[in-house]
Amino acid sequence: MTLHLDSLRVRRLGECRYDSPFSEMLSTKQTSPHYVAEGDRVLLEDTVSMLAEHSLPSVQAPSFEAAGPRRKIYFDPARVTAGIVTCGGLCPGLNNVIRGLVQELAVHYQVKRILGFRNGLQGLTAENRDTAVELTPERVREIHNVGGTILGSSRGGQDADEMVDTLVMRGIDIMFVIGGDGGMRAATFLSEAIRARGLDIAVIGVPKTIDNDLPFTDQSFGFQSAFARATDFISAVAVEASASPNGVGIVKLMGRHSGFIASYAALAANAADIVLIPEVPFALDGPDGLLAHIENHVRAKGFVVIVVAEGAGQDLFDRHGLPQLNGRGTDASGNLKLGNIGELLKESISAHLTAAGLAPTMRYIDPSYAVRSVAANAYDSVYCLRLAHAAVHAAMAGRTEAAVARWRRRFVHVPFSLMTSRRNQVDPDGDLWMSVLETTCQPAEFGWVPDRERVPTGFC
Ligand SMILES: Nc1ncnc2c1ncn2[C@@H]1O[C@H](COP(=O)(O)OP(=O)(O)OP(=O)(O)O)[C@@H](O)[C@H]1O
Ligand SMILES: O=P(O)(O)OC[C@H]1O[C@](O)(CO)[C@@H](O)[C@@H]1O
Ligand SMILES: [Mg+2]
Repeated sequence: MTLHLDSLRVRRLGECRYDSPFSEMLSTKQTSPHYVAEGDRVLLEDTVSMLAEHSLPSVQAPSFEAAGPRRKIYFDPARVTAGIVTCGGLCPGLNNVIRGLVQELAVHYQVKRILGFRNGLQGLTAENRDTAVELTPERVREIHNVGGTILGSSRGGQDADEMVDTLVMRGIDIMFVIGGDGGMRAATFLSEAIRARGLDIAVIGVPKTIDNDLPFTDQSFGFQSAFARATDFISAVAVEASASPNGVGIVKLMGRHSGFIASYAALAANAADIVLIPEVPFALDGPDGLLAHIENHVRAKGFVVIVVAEGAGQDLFDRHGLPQLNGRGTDASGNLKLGNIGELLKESISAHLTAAGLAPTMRYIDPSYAVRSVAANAYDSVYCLRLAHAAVHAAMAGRTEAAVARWRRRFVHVPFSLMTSRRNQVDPDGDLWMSVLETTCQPAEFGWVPDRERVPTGFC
């Protein structure tokens, strides 16, 4: 996926004429390893070979606009009303982002009115637009200590024009959308309707999801807190399985299409013998299949610990006509409903080991929402606060149709068109998966899988 400089540029509402409250502080700042000066940019690529592929001078190489305060801003802060909405699945840090946005807007930019729309994008419909709540530094003072989102969240489609009507009726000049891939698509949808009506409303996204399935960001906020919590369940099941004859410990973790939580939690717990993720198909049967490997492992070690992402092995349901343990169809946002791979593994492994004369002791944990409902840990708390600051600076400077993200440790602006262009997935040929294979000592593939779809490599 070759990207060009123009596809990384961010739309601006217009010329910045107002002095920023940061103008004096910024007046002497130069680019350094720890700061990107206004007007400088952050390279997309970070290896000599990747950069050389463009055979372009660095100023023409694809690069992101750096995030951060500007000397001049587009909006007059005294006349700005800002809106905030959180959408999609819960994620540690949502309240931290809300708190950071409110504090930066109210304290540093002296923005007088900030509205929180309730329960995701449905809070922008005609039916719910009057349920928006006023947000102040006092109201959000302590919310970062609790998981979830004080605004509520939801899934499900909304009419773009109806949402824009709400923004107009509530006098919103800047809209912050905190959401995942769906939320970023919704923000794009909203921006297109705003642009079609020639309105001067900035839309800035803060990418969110525990799955870490968003591209062009090092990691999505909340991901570290989520996989840290998931680690506890892997350790618990390892204790149980290792203390039982022919113990089989299985933990099913969230991760609809991307196996980052399973991979990182398994590496952190350092107790898994097998990790299964959506990106690497596997066969159950056959001499090199998963079941044969588990049998050999139990015979040799006495127990086995398996970490499986909920989106792994979905082809098994389709390919082998296996029962759809919790059916198909989609959720309200159009996300595919998954077959329950945890239950399928539990039943298949139990039957196989019993037939092999190894009466198993099964220990199965599906922590599901326990992983994403925790408060943000210290790392994510800082990350969320800094993303919020970047989002406010971007919006006040009239940037729109872009998300804030951290790319190779620098905070940058990523156009929605890129943020929604692809899914971030574990690259089976990448160094993260190599670490998983080195840690578990599992084979690179379990059995022969027909037409294995390779995860698109290139930019996440
Ligand atoms: N293609 C789209 N166009 C417009 N709106 C969308 C689109 N996809 C999703 N949305 C809306 O965005 C909101 C959030 O989407 P979704 O429920 O998929 O969660 P998400 O933002 O992807 O977060 P997560 O992946 O963490 O659950 C929903 O209200 C949904 O209707
Ligand atoms: O919140 P719901 O609708 O139960 O969806 C759960 C999904 O949301 C996520 O937490 C984030 O997309 C996924 O990991 C999980 O599959
Ligand atoms: Mg999503």
